[in-house]
Amino acid sequence: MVLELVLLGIALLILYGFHPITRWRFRHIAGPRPAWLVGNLAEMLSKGQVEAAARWGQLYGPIWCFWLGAVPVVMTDDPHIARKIVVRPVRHKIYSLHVGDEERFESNNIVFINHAMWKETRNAWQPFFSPSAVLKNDELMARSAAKLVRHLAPAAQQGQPVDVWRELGLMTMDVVGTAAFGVDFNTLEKGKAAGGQQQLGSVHTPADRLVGCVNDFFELFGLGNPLFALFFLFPECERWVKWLANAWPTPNFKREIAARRQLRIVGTELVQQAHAAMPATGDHNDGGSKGGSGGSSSAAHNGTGAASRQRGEARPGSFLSLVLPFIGRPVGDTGTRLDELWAATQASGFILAGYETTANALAFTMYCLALNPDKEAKLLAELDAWGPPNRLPSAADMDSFPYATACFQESLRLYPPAAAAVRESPAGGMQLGGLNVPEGTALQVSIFAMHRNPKYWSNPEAYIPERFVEGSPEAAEVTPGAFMPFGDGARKCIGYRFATLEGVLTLVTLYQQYTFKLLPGQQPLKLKTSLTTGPANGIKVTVHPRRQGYSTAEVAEE
Ligand code: HEM
Repeated sequence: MVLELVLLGIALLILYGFHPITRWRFRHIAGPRPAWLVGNLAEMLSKGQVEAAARWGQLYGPIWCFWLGAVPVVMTDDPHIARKIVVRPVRHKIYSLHVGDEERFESNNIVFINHAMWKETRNAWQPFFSPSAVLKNDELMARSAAKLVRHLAPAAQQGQPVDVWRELGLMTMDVVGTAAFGVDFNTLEKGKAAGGQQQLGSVHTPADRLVGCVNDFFELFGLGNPLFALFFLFPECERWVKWLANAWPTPNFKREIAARRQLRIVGTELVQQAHAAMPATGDHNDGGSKGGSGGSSSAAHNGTGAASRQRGEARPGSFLSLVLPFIGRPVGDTGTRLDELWAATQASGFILAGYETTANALAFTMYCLALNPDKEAKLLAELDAWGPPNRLPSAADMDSFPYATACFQESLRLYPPAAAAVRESPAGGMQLGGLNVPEGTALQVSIFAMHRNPKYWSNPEAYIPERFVEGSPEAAEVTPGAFMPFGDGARKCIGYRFATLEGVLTLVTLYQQYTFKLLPGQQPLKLKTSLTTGPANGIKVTVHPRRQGYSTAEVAEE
């Protein structure tokens, strides 16, 4: 009897692994042949997620279906189909192994929210990201870049190689952490000490502790638990998979849980402090809503900052100061209200969304410039024509940097740090490219494949910033809608202006002082995709001062 049961179990598992019913429903959509049980996971893991998507685009495009285990994903690299996907549905499916407070903390994150709370949350983010409010962060950004110039000085003097991706990560963390919480992060000053698990629970500033857990989060995301793959292999058993993962956590998952818990605890502490110190009038909104001048000197750096910090208030103009007034507001007619945990998730979410994405984008730009000395020379000429090397750029100077902006955009094309935009097909399903896609299907736009498709880009593998220089012959050839590094539609990246401003001001500040040469052996660049797509082994360069004397590094010391 036992033998029969075992044999029956094996037979059922074998049958299940072919997913006959689901595969039948998607048989009309072309795509790579799925293997038993694991679908196309093996190819994605061996070739790399973005590389596999680009290959499938070439073979089966413009729309195809691949299988994450038992889960069908309909993907496209076509700008028209992509627009239909990103503009209409706002939902996407999220898998999470977390339970309890950590789960609630995570599910409140704007990137993951699907329900009624998304709209209210997006409204709360909006004031900080209006065109005029974003510009007010220019001084924070340029000063952080100048700190990076100073940080790189010893390596430049001694000819020591550096991993510029890591260094840029310290800088972008400085920017987003400070902008989000209104607390000085000073990650560049603290350098390596900032990262890693040793920070957790020890006596450090809240910012140090946040940096420690964000680093752990990025290191462990996706690797934290091999059980994660079970979500895709057995999607019907979501509850059991969660239970298993938490009952027997792997060492990495334990670290990930600890990192997330710290993120929640420290984030909530900072929010509670700031909320308690918030004046009843709610005039914290001033920093964002006054906006408009478009000049430099952000409120986040004015004299009132130090005083308000001592009182535990959120610094005027910081993201947190604009989000706090939303606490207590009702969420539609759901009966729930936004609370302090929600606010803590948003401020931490700001760091998670804006830290690695921007660091990757900048590191990729420097990689591309190092490989293209003629483009680098054009960039240097633009900077030298603009002003003396000790001048810090501000938002008001952005019009003087069309080529620097184009260099940043062209690397976003070749190496988009967020390689896909993700949605779910709405109730009743939808028609895509003439095909019927059933309700609830995971939809993805492969930004990476679209950006490298020869149908839309001539010489797609080449780094040609001129494609983004207005009025150039190369720009005339660009297919409208084929460039979407920040996604599109209602859920388009809210931080795209912030990231572009930071990217350009950083490039200007760095290349005023230095050029960078790649250490050998880094071509072709190996990519790694988890939460974002970045260089798998960092980007190793030597740093070469362009001149003696003047330096924005001195500005950073002021
Ligand atoms: C170069 C840097 C960045 C890139 C390439 C990038 C890219 C993206 C992409 C592709 C999406 C998904 C859009 C979609 O599904 O249509 C996204 C969403 C988002 N990004 Fe960014 N991002 C960057 C920087 C930032 C920064 C600096 C912030 C904020 C500080 C930010 C905040 C967000 C948020 C909050 C969302 C979710 C929006 C929502 O679901 O409503 N991003 N980003």
